[in-house]
Amino acid sequence: MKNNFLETVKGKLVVSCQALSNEPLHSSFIMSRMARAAKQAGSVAIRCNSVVDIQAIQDETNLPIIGLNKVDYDDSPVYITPTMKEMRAVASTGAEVVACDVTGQKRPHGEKLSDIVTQMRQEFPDTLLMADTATIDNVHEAMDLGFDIIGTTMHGYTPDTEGMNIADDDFSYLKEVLEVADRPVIAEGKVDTPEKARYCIDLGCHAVVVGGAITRPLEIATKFINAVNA
Ligand SMILES: CC(=O)N[C@H](C=O)[C@@H](O)[C@H](O)[C@H](O)COP(=O)(O)O
Repeated sequence: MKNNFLETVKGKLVVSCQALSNEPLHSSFIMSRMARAAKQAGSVAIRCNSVVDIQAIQDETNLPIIGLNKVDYDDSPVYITPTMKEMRAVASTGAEVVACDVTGQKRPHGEKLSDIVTQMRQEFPDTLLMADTATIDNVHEAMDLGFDIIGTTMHGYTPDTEGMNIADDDFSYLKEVLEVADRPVIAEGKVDTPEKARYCIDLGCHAVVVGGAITRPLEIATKFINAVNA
């Protein structure tokens, strides 16, 4: 079966519909309705977390999926699809893309990312792999390991990059990623206005993922409240 994901999302916006157990909208049903709204607006794919949410969103929208599974382990800071177990579970849903952390940090149980990629290629040869990276070193590692898509997802969320924002200095980090990457780059993380999303595409990103600014009402409301209360 040919995976047309990259053709489908070229130059487009992908909406991320995620709510963890500590968030007000935590519910596969609600995420499926968020995804329905995103589809109605024209989103060509959905990024989402957990097997149950992926399945609910597939049933509701039939859109291609970037799937992940966030799990916290005691022995590692890596939480986006950290082990082979979660990779396999996400790929088994039929998600067109499986995204996982590529930040160079130690994975749970000492699992090696290179082994995970090898295993995934054997078990799910049609599934694309997206690297959720934070730094240029991570981008190089992802390319060396053969990831299909480079994401900027973790930029600003690792000890090395804490406090950084993709939009800093006229998107200088993203521009650097685009310079070094020899495969599709998806801009993701803190792209919080339509203008920024459009700029990511204009700079040469293959696609752009927007989450919180569309699907996290607590985050959106807080911005308004803070502005009014300031
Ligand atoms: C760092 C991390 O765990 N990012 C997660 C990855 O899937 C999601 O929580 C984000 O919502 C997603 O990356 C989209 O980003 P933003 O919501 O900023 O548009």
